[in-house]
Amino acid sequence: MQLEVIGVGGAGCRIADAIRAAEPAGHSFLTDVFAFDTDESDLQRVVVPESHRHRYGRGTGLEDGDGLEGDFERGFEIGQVAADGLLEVLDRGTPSAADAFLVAVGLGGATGGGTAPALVAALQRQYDVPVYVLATLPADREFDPDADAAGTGPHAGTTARGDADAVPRPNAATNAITALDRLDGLANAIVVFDNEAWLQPGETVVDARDRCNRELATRVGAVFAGGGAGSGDVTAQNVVDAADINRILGNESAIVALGYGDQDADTGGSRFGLGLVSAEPDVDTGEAVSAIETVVRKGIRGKLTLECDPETAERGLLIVGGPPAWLNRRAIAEGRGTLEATVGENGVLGGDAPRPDGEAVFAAVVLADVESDRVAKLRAVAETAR
Ligand SMILES: Nc1nc2c(ncn2[C@@H]2O[C@H](COP(=O)(O)OP(=O)(O)OP(=O)(O)O)[C@@H](O)[C@H]2O)c(=O)[nH]1
Repeated sequence: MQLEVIGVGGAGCRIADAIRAAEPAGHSFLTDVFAFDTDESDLQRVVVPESHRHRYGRGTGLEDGDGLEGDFERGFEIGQVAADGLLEVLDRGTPSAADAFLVAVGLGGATGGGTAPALVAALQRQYDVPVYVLATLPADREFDPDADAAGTGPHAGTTARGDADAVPRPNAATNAITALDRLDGLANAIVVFDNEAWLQPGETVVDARDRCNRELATRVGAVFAGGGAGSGDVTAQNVVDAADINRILGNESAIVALGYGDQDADTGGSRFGLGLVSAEPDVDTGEAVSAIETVVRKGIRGKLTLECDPETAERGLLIVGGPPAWLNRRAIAEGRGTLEATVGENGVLGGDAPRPDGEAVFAAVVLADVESDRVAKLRAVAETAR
């Protein structure tokens, strides 16, 4: 499928960059990638080409160098004023070619989370394709001085590298929950990445963000590049298309977690003695079956972008990809059976994604409409703060 990614705010723009960088060679799935921010200096650090970067918020009392200081309502108002103008910026690309939009934001601040509701609503009015949101949740150590056991939380004064970006965000939980509530009913679905679960003890978001963004981008690429638009002669037996993804993600602002597992695949270079790469490496069936079992298990039971019990998901999608000779049909069907046993038979779709140049077998898993203790915890923190 063809996806248009719009990053908004600091996190959103960095994540958009990472998704662009992770686009698999020969499997383009991105129409355009845009980066929007109220902060010019952040925007200048983005890699997205200048034509696709845009600073907004001028004329709303936000002068050069001003920040929103975590004021969500201010960000929300600026978003409402700016949304139509942001849609005009999208016309620099080919938004009509997109099968869906993905608005990427980090929740916890004022810009991305504040702007997303108005931007998503404007996209929904203007285009007849799904608008998904990709949202990070803030880590406890950003708003709770006692949260990081290793004692390098923002209030401890020992944030790694002393980076100015690693400032405490006391409103982060409230801002994140307010943003989620305002996106409810607007976004087709909200794919969530919980920073709390992906930070190591003692790390700040600034320390961890490049790693986290790469991990997230790999998952987004594996799901949305799916099996379609491949290069060469190898096409998927079971292509996951835009309609399949929409069926799984739904239209009701469901919370979505992504899972992923991969394992190196010996693509035959050395196996054939002279270092010649064979077009059809001789893969042992047992090895291929075992690799697929392993990656499917990791995809469902391993670390998810949002910790949750996979059994709570209403719908699920499994894409198994890798070098074609490794894509054992029976093992892929069994993998799908495993997901069906977890999520329930009716809500599961599956497909394969041959990657002739790939060096790993992978499974990408979508768990849609999950119940999340993490969101409930942030909600409780937000309610206490009100
Ligand atoms: N995964 C990830 N999370 C990030 C990154 N940068 C920031 N965050 C998270 O996103 C939240 C919001 O940060 P930003 O995106 O910088 O904030 P903003 O939307 O630009 O809003 P303001 O800075 O308040 O104007 C933070 O509280 C972090 O939890 C990033 O690069 N990757």
